[in-house]
Amino acid sequence: MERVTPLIEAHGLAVGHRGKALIAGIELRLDAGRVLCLLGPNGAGKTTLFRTLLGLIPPIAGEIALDGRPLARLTRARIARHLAHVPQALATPFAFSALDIVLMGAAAGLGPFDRPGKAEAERAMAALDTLGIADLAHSEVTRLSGGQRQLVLIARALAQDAGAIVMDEPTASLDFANRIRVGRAVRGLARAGIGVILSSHDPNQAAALGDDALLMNRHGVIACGPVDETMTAGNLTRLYGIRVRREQGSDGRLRFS
Ligand SMILES: Nc1ncnc2c1ncn2[C@@H]1O[C@H](COP(=O)(O)OP(=O)(O)OP(=O)(O)O)[C@@H](O)[C@H]1O
Repeated sequence: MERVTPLIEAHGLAVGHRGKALIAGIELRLDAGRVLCLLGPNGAGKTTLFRTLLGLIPPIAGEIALDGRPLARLTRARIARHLAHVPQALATPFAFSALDIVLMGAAAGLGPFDRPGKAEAERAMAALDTLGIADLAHSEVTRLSGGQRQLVLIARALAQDAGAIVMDEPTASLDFANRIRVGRAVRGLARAGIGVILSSHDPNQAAALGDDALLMNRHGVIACGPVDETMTAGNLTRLYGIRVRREQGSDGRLRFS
């Protein structure tokens, strides 16, 4: 059988800061159209892992490949073609419009002296449209709600046209309705064939959104694989150090308490 090249693949990966491993032995694979949820307590190293996958900090050990190409040999511009990033929140004091922000994603593949043109503007508008916020294109982002800004950031990542998107706690600080909106947007990206890797502090959300889960704490990786197999009560109890119960509703949904 032909082996499909994963969007992201990591073997024997150790991540950390200043040469000191925070967590080692990470085996990770993200395929097109799948959502991989990273779960772990505060300080487990989720953001550190994301920064490593994005090539912002070097791995302490192990190999990372994006679309089969070793990350270490890719330039920033090449990495941006494979992997887009949605940060926790949009940090800009400037009165950019939503379209300006999304254009930054569409222009990520351009050279340093190229200016975004018609193709980039069309891609940016299409991304806003896909996220259902085309009507916000000319609104100043500083005036948008937290949920709207998060959707703008996801549109920016989409406009970058990368095969995979990394999202660091995309629903942190969002209210219930906006969490649902962002969750639907994530599943929509997966349906469109994009691979998404996101971190969450809510196992219920991870089970609802994820196809796969990676459970990690300061002691190491507890499990990685399909949600149903990895998100067991026992594994979550080990992960968080408190007793966790798992129930499966008649709709098949997993719920944790
Ligand atoms: N630039 C840095 N230099 C040194 N240590 C750092 C740096 N950034 C983070 N750390 C440390 O690495 C550890 C893991 O942090 P990280 O932000 O990756 O965890 P996290 O799982 O994303 O946490 P949270 O769920 O709270 O966001 C923490 O102890 C943190 O203090």
